[in-house]
Amino acid sequence: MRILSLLQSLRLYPQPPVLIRRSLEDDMLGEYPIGRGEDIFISIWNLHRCPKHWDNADVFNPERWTLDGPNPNETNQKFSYLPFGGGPRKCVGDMFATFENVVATAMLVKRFDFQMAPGAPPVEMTTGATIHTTKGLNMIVSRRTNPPVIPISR
Ligand code: HEM
Repeated sequence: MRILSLLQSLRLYPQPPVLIRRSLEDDMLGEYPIGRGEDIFISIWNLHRCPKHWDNADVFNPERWTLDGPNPNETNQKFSYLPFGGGPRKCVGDMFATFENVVATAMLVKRFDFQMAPGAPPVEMTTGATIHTTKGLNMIVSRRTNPPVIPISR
C-alpha cells in the first residue's frame, strides 16, 4: 500500500509537472500542425487530473490500483499516467526512486512523529521546473519513544 500511496501522490503532484519535447520535423499532432524545431509542453499536472481519464480526479485514492496488480505505469495506464515520463527518454531511475522512497518513508515514520508546527502558514504550492511549497512545510519532528511493534505473520 505504501508504493500505491507514493504513486498516487505522484499522480496528484507530479515532479516535474510539465514535460517538454522538441519536434525534429514538421508534423501534425491531431489537428495541430507542429513545425520542425518547435517545443511542445505537455502538462502532466493537467493530464493526471483530467476527468476524462480519472474518476474523482482530484481525490487522493491509492486504491485506484490494486495491490496484487502491476504498479501503474505509462503503458498499463494508456499514457494517462506519466510521473516518470514515457518513451525513449523516460526516467531511468523510476524503479530505484520508487523503492528508495518507500524504504526511506518507512524508516522515518518508524522513528519519528511528524506534526504541523503551531502557527505554521498554510501549505501552498508554487510551480517552476518542479512543484514546491510557497512558504515551506513547517513541522515539529519528535523521536518516537516507543516504536510500534509490527507483528510478522508466519
Ligand atoms: C520520484 C523520483 C523521480 C521522479 C518523479 C523522476 C521523474 C523523471 C522525469 C519526469 C523525467 C523525464 C522523462 C521524460 O522526459 O519522458 C526523468 C528523467 C530522468 N531521470 Fe528521473 N525521476 C526520479 C528519480 C530519478 C532517479 C533516482 C534517477 C537516477 C538514479 C533518475 C534519473 C533520470 C535520468 C538519467 C533521466 C533522463 C533520461 C533521458 O533523458 O534519457 N531519476 N525523471
